[in-house]
Amino acid sequence: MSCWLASVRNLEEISCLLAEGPDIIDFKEPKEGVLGALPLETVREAVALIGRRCQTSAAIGDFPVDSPQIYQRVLEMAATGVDYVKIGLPSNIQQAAACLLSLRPLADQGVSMVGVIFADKRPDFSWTYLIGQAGFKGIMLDTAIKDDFGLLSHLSLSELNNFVKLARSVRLISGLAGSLSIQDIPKLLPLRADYLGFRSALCVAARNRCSRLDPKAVLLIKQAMRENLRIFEI
Ligand SMILES: O=C[C@H](O)COP(=O)(O)O
Repeated sequence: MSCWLASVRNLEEISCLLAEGPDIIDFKEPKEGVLGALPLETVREAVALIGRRCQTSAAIGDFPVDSPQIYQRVLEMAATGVDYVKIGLPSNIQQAAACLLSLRPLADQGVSMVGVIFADKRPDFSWTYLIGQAGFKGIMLDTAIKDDFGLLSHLSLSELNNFVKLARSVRLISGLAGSLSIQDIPKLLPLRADYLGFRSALCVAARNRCSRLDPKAVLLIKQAMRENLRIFEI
C-alpha cells in the first residue's frame, strides 16, 4: 500500500499537517535547495513534537557526492532521532560507489538512509543495487529543478514502474516525488511505490514551494490518496 509523505520547513507546518495524518513528515528547507537541510536543533524539536505519531525523514543538505562532510552530516542528522536520513546521489549511482561504501558502517549501526536521485537528470536505474549493498533502507525519485515539469514530464509510467520493481527486487523502500499534483495520484498509485511525496501541491501557491502550507490543499491530497487507494485495493 502506498503512503504519503509531506515536506515541512518549520514547526508551525507540522501542527497544520498532523491533523491530516500523513504517513511520513519530511523536514527540509526549500530555500536552501532541493535537499536543503533544516537546522539540527529544529529537526530535534520537530521529532519531539511529532512524538511517533507518524514516521519522519530529513534531508542532510545539498552536498557533492565526494564531499568529506557527508558522513558527519548523516551522523548528526540521525542523532536528532529522525527515522530516515535522505542523501542526494548522482544520476549514475555507480559514481557514488565510494561514498555509499563509506556510509555502510552507519547502516550497520542502525542509521536508516534513503538515497535520492533525480528524474530530470537522466537517472540510470541499473545501479540501484549498489544502494542496497550499502545498507540503505530506501531510494527515492524526485526532481532537481522545481518548475511546471513534474516527475511525469521526465519519466514515463513504464520507466517509473521499472524503477519501483528494481527497488523492490533489492528490498529497498521506494518513493516517488517531484512537483506531484493531485491529478498524478491515480496515475502513480497503481505502480505501488511505498510512498508518494508532496510539497508544492500542499502550498498556498503550488508554484512556490517556499510558500506556506494550505490546510485545504493538504486535506485534498489526503482525500485523493485515500479514495484512490480504496479504488486500487478493490
Ligand atoms: O520529498 C519530497 C519533496 O519535498 C517533494 O516536493 P515537491 O512536491 O515540491 O517536488
